[in-house]
Amino acid sequence: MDDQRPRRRRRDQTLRLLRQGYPWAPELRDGETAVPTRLLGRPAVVLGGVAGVRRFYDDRLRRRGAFPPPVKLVLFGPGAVHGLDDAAHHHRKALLLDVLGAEAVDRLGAAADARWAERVAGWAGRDEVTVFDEAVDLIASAVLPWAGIDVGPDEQRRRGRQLAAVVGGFATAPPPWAVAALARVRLDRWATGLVRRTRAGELTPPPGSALAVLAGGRDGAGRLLPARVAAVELLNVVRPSVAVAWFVAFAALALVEQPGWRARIADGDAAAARAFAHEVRRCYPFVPVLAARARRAQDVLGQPVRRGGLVVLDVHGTTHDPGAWPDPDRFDPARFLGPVEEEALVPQGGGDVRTGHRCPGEGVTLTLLEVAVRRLAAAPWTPVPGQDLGWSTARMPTRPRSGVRLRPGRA
Ligand code: HEM
Repeated sequence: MDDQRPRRRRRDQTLRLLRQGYPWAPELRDGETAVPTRLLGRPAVVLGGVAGVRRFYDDRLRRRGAFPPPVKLVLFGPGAVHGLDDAAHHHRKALLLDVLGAEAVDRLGAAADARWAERVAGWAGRDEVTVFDEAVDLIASAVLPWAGIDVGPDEQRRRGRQLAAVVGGFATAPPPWAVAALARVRLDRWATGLVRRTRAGELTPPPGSALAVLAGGRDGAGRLLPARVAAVELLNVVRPSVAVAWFVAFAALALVEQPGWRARIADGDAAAARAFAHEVRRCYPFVPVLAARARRAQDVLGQPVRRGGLVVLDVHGTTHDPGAWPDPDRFDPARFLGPVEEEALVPQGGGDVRTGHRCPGEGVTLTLLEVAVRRLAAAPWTPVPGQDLGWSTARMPTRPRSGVRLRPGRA
């Protein structure tokens, strides 16, 4: 390590994180498990690797007050499960897990598969298609009815694009940030209306659907959740489902770059399709870091942290940790044809999904991604020449700039 590094680490890193994006935490850690630094003007510790993941998901840390306002208010929404702790968290999380059981995930996968089949058939008469845009519209058209939200195709498209605007703009500078914030306001109003109308008996979503379960959702004391909070959680199911379009765009890029895997998946190799989906989630960046706060003063893997001090998990660095993932920047689905270091596979968080904050949507994500990969691999297309397939490591979340443009009809 160079002599200047400890001094550089001690400087406030907020601007560097915003400017550098995904490489920030791995560069700061330089392979170490726990490093002290400063963020948002205060001391912080950045953790990574399997030991870092274990410590981050330990009960000595809490989530209340951990997220900066753009994340809390624009992405997750006020009062969301992401910022709850202890009994309040367990209770809310159980509601969400009720909606996301294996049978429900299979139903969503089947609906998305049928939409891809129709969509790909419709490409025949078109000069070109952009995979990212197709995926946003398609996922919205599958996920909204599945969630019990009965609206026509135009509204599905409009809501899908609003949901995508929130995901794409929440962590940026204006103007995308303003577009995201405005979309958030509109979505909150809409979803709160859906919850209120369900409670009033004007809407009758299917039992077990997200709208039915969350509109009837109660807190630990048996009180109905405020309509706005139930609406926030409804959006916390449909918004990240639309966010899978970011991974679908990367999957299309990987299919362009890996014709061997494309052929294998097109031939019906189910294990290859699953492994490909896993590797897309591991290899391509989405969530850069996660944040928590110390419940009381404590030692975090050798670093002293004050009560309320910030502890950050380097998600991107952990999914690219050479100890767990040899040649980590290489896209290689074959890693997932054998056993992997599960604890280092944290694109959607780590620890226990029921008791901790791990994402309850991993089944939905993998299923939506796998369905898309299978349909895209089997469809006849060539990439449009000359497009910009690069992506920025500073933009969060990022994706191929062109959205991946394909010319249908030629294999
Ligand atoms: C692009 C795909 C997705 C990514 C990258 C992603 C990533 C994450 C991450 C990193 C967390 C935080 C884990 C933590 O705080 O420890 C999280 C939490 C969460 N995700 Fe996802 N997710 C995705 C898709 C989904 C889907 C499809 C759903 C629902 C259908 C979903 C619902 C949630 C919820 C409700 C939480 C909060 C859990 C809690 O605080 O206990 N996510 N996600």
